[in-house]
Amino acid sequence: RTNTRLDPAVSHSFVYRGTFVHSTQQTALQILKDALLGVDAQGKVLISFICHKAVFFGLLHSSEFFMPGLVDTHIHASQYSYAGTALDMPLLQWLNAYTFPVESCFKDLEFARKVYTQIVRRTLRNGTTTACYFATIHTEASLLLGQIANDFGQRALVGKVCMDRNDCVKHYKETLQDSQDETCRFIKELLEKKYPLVKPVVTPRFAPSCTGALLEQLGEIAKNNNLHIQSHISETHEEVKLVKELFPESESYTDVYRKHNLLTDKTVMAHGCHLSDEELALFRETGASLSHCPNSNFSLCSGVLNVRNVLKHKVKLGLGTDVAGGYSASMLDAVRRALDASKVLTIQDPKYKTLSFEEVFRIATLGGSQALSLDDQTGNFEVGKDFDALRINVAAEGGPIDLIQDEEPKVGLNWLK
Ligand SMILES: O=c1[nH]c(=O)c2nc[nH]c2[nH]1
Ligand SMILES: [Zn+2]
Repeated sequence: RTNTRLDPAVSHSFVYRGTFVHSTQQTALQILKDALLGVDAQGKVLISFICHKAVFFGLLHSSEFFMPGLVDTHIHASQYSYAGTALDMPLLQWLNAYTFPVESCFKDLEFARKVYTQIVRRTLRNGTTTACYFATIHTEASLLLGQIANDFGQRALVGKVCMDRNDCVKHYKETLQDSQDETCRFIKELLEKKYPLVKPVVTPRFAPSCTGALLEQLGEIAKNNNLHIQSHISETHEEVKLVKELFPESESYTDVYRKHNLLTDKTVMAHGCHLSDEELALFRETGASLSHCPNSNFSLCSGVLNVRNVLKHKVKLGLGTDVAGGYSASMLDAVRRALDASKVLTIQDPKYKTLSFEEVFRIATLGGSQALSLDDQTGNFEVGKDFDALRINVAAEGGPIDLIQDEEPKVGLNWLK
């Protein structure tokens, strides 16, 4: 940035010069060196920059680059208080022992304020400029999460959790009527706030927590209001078996959601570790997407998603931290775990083509924006999108990287040039 004093009453345009790193549909990782990028007064990217008012130049240092903000396509804001603990059980037991008791505490708005402020602040510090959040069943606390994300300037989809089935923690569930009424109230009140970056998402927790009647109502609500939908699918074998028992008339787990109009091109489903090829084809047909949450999948010993197979089926795919099944609220961690998960598959079958870090970078940015159907606004630096960017300084004082830059790159490291 220049030191020029800007008149806060006037909207300004900017031109940045330096290195830009992003993904496109054609190229997993594109590095644009010594490039110019224009941003108009509304914060939109304008490469072919024409300036009508004053223009201010932002010159990046050679140790700096811009990359798109990270997109966390699946995170439970309400589970942040116990992240990094309580990972000693499989999913269904873990929900009953830890998750439901903690989530029931969000009836207390002051507790909610504390945890939600921390998670929004933390994810932003970790570079997550877009997050798709699960809150809890409590409408007021869920609205508060939306307000906090708005106040901090984070792009967010916020979901009031819906569940009218819970045999183990009986005080943490809603009646069918309440779930429906409170979902409508949540949507109405959040939309009325007119937050520019925060929108509601219809959130059935997952099929085992919902009756068919509730799933049907939620499908209707999403359709009538053209809203996003999020849930979980096929995370563990035990869960898949339970869904078969609870919904015997459905052909598959995916079919349960499809039957209730919950698979649309604005749907994102977490996990999908154990989906069949037929189910992936249903995702592709409906335009629904998956959120790959490798930290959670390892931490709860749930399964390993075959990302190559998902991509082969042309299903939209993003990355998620899935706090607190995942112990880290960092998308950089999710990137590393996604690479580990891919390597596990290669260890099991040496013919399996391991994902490259470039491919995972794309899934964490552009892929996430596509999975959330927000790729008209964010995900990369294409003209017309918001300039939603992270300014990375690899030589930052006290940072985690030691630069060794006094000699030419060694043989085999030509990509460093
Ligand atoms: O990882 C998960 N976290 C949850 O909170 C949850 N609820 C249903 N299924 C779930 N999976
Ligand atoms: Zn989850």
